[in-house]
Amino acid sequence: MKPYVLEVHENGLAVFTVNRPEKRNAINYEVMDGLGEALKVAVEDRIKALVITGAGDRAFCSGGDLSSFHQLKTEDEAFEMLDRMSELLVRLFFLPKPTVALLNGIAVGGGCELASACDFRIARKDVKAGFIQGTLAITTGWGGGTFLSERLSPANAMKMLMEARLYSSDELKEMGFFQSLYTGDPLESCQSFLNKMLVLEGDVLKSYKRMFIRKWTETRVEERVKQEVRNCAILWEGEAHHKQVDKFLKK
Ligand SMILES: CC[C@H](C(=O)O)C(=O)SCCNC(=O)CCNC(=O)[C@H](O)C(C)(C)COP(=O)(O)OP(=O)(O)OC[C@H]1O[C@@H](n2cnc3c(N)ncnc32)[C@H](O)[C@@H]1OP(=O)(O)O
Repeated sequence: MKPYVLEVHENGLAVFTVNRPEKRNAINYEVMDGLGEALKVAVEDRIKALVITGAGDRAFCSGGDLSSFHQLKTEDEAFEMLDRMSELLVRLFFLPKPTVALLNGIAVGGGCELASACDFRIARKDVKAGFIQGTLAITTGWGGGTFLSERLSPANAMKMLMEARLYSSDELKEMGFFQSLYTGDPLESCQSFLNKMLVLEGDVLKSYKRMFIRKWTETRVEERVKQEVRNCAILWEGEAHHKQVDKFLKK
């Protein structure tokens, strides 16, 4: 089974699905390669918006694949992986057209970082999400902390990062992390969320997105992400992190 699926719909919607439901859609290097391919397609004129989602109904994404990445021990080994994914998420963040994270299930850790790289987050009504990196004695390492600080108020962004816990969909909607909650078919719900935008000319949407891209360029988002990746890599090397990961893998 391919670890990701990319579909391009006639209405200009590109949908990238992390396809590892048996691992709660954990992200490994193959999924990273797929995201890179999706981003190349997403810049084509025929694409009006990019949707990121997960396979199945249990998880949107459970973050980095601990069974692959727990072998990374040193700061430099960690930095290489973290930097590779953060560069993909920076490309997603700066994509000059609307992007949507369609949360079909739980999002934890890097899964929340992936969701934060998108302009909008729409979630099934019962979905929980949380930046649980802190419970693994690390911080966000794919740029998600920086992206989050551009999505929420500073207080709510800091709260989500520092509490490192799961929140309910109602809490997440109230904090402004989720823009819309759905109960029916995920893609239909996503389509109806986007419909009001997609009837406009693509150039209008691009022009509005470029307004935000200008702000994020002026506030040096890319540089802040690099620093975030380095900070995470430093903590990654610590004994406390490796102990927590081993605990999960031995459960
Ligand atoms: C910079 C990003 C950063 C990094 O890259 O390290 C992170 O993303 S840190 C956060 C890493 N992610 C986690 O710590 C989440 C770990 N997973 C869970 O807490 C749970 O699986 C949960 C809440 C996502 C879902 O719980 P549920 O009870 O529904 O499922 P199971 O726990 O029974 O898991 C089913 C199956 O999937 C495997 N699995 C789940 N998450 C991961 C993961 N992140 N990496 C690797 N494998 C994962 C789990 O081991 C089970 O496999 P099985 O072979 O069936 O035992």
